[in-house]
Amino acid sequence: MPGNKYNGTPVTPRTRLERLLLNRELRKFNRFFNPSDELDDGLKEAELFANDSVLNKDENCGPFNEETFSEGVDGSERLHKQRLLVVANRLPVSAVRKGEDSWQLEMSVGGLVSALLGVKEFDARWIGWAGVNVPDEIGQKALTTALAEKRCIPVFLDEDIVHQYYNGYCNNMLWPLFHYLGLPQEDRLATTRSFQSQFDAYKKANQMFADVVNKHYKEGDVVWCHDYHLMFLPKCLKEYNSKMKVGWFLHTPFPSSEIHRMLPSRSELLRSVLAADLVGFHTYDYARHFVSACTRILGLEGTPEGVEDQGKLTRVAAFPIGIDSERFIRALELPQVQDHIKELKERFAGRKVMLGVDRLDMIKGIPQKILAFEEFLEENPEWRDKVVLLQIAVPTRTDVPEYQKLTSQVHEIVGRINGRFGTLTAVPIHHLDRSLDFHALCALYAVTDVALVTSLRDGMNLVSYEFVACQASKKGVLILSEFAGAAQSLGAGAILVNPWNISEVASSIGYALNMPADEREKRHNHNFRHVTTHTSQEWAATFVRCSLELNDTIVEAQLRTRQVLPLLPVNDAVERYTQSSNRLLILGFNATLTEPVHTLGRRGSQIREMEPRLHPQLKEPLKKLCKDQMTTVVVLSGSDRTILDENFGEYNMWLAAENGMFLRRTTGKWMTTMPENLNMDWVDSVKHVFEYFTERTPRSHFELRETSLLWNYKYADVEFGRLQARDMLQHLWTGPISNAAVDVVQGRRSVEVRAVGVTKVCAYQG
Ligand SMILES: O=P(O)(O)OC[C@H]1O[C@H](O[C@H]2O[C@H](CO)[C@@H](O)[C@H](O)[C@H]2O)[C@H](O)[C@@H](O)[C@@H]1O
Ligand SMILES: O=c1ccn([C@@H]2O[C@H](COP(=O)(O)OP(=O)(O)O)[C@@H](O)[C@H]2O)c(=O)[nH]1
Repeated sequence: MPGNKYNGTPVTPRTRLERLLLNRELRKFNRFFNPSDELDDGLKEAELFANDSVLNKDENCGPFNEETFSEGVDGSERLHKQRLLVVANRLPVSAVRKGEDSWQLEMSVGGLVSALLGVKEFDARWIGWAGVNVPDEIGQKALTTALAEKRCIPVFLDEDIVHQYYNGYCNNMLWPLFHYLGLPQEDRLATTRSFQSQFDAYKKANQMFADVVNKHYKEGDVVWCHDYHLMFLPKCLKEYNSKMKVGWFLHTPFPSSEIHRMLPSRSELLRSVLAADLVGFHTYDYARHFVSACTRILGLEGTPEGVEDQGKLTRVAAFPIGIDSERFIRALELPQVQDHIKELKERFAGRKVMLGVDRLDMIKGIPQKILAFEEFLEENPEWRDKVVLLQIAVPTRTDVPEYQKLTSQVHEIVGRINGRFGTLTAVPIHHLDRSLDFHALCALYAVTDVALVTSLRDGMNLVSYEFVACQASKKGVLILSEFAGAAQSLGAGAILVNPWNISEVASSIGYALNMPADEREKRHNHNFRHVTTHTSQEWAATFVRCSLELNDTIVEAQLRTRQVLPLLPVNDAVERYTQSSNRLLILGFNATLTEPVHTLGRRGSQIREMEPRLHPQLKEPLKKLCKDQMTTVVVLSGSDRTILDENFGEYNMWLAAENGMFLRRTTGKWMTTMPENLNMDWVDSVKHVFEYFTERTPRSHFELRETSLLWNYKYADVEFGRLQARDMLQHLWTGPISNAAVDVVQGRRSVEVRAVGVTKVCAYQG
């Protein structure tokens, strides 16, 4: 059974460090949050803290909320609501087996779950893994029934798949890579070796999700796939039904294409995601990285709307997530939360409270945070007994070795610092290896003076939003990593820090603790406004509405205005071809009969290798065509005579080089159709410009033809190539060709300068 988290119960056994920290104050603190702890000396206190992580009808929140998920007596409630299938690796509940056919469901709260809790606008069902291995049929049936009441549908993954797909490919490979941590340090080779079997398991698991979705799908449903666990899902779903409306949203960062290209499965993953109609990210930067990976790795066209592949447009946009802020604000009024608050205030009277709430994950920068706090204490001895750092570190993915290592590392650092700065009555850091229930968490947020979020990378980070939502009265300060997605939205109110710079974080702690009330208020108000207006409801509604609005007519119209050539109506063409006894076939060469361009291809940068070459698979069919007495084949190309000679010399056909300025039957000699007075005085100066840009644009080249010059950057970095092309055009217009009789044609990945009248249109007309 894979490591679990956020389920309200301690997951790891008591550690050496915790034993060391058993001074009086810590005991009290632990007891506060962990009523069932063996250290507890009375039940009374425990009773104060009803644990809402076990599903409870009275807890009016999330998927379990009557309004959102229950059918209603006659189902009428939901008649007008859009059906939505949310598909995520993890269900919002984890299941704990209580008997052969009985299950207890516990809320599995993570960022994704929290965000979707408040989504009430849709008739939603959630499809995912219940976090438990259920090998037997009785158990599976009983769990399916129990989950159905919560409008959840399970995908049963066996232990081996979970190990390879979830622990392996998802959490040991994609997760660190997407967060710029590279592949796991110690066993890079082993990781690389196990890649293929893990990737196979990943695809298999995604197919299993697709099977379940397909079983429950009804026409008109929107299927919303979540996260890096399910990058293969959009493709599987579209293979089932190309009309299915499929959205995919990534909760983590999408890294720079330079990172993504390290993945052996880089292209397959991108192509699978592109099968979706709409692809969403938390921030514009992540969306931009994704589009750029598609252009650089797949050689596709990035547009302001998304990514285009042969006339099919996948929309790509930023949809920053939010929280159900009202739920937090309302919770603060509850008597049990007020009691928590009161008790916490008493416990930490006379000390400023600093708070960290994170899964115990490498990306959260917990060691960096604690070291910064140590430096602050070191440099500010007057604060040592006046401030306390409460760090909630929720165990997560405990089966993955990197996470186990991190746990011991953090314990060691905390132990050292508490040993160094602790007194008989107080320790500076309270570190809890467990999750808190919702009410305890709200109380903690409310009493905090300074929240410290030091993620090394984080898709968004909802903890920072939740803290702000609970601070209406205290107006505490948020110190926030500039590498969290939240920095883009809460940056103006928070103190932004680089978590790798421990001294900067330490001095920010000092700044935050000493901040005057009016500055705190201003900063808080800014963030509070954002958090209360950009909610999870709005996030989900916008994404789903956007998926619904994507209709093919609009996309087609947009593509037409961008002059995307329509695809050949193959059936019609074949029919006419077979009916006719005298056929003329005029074929283009470049991008028609040539091998596809692999932007990151291995073709090297030798000019010779950049020359267009007939696709090997087309050689035989072309030969057959040319032998057919009833068919005349012409290759009409911008390329020069030598290139056409090299590629088509052996076929029986017509060649038209340089846009038709030269013509020959392959059995005969070249003739020219070139106008006599064609002015070519401009060539030298244009050549000079082309040379300049070729030298400065790696893997670009130019072709010097008799009637034109072509600068080609199809093998270069597309974005850089485009920038260079723009620059080049400016150069040309203001310089060498400003008065010349030339046409300048900007191609998809080229710039061509040719004498006026040298066009394929003229060739056709001639
Ligand atoms: O399901 P787990 O493996 O236990 O992990 C919990 C979740 O972690 C990640 O959360 C992300 O989503 C948050 C909401 O969008 C975002 O604020 C945060 O920055 C991300 O780290 C993961 O992406 C989820 O799929 C997991 O369920
Ligand atoms: O003891 C805890 C600690 C955290 N959380 C919740 O876990 C989520 C963490 O989300 P975040 O986006 O900050 O990071 P993630 O863990 O998803 O990477 C937040 O909604 C927290 O309220 C919780 O319910 N109990």
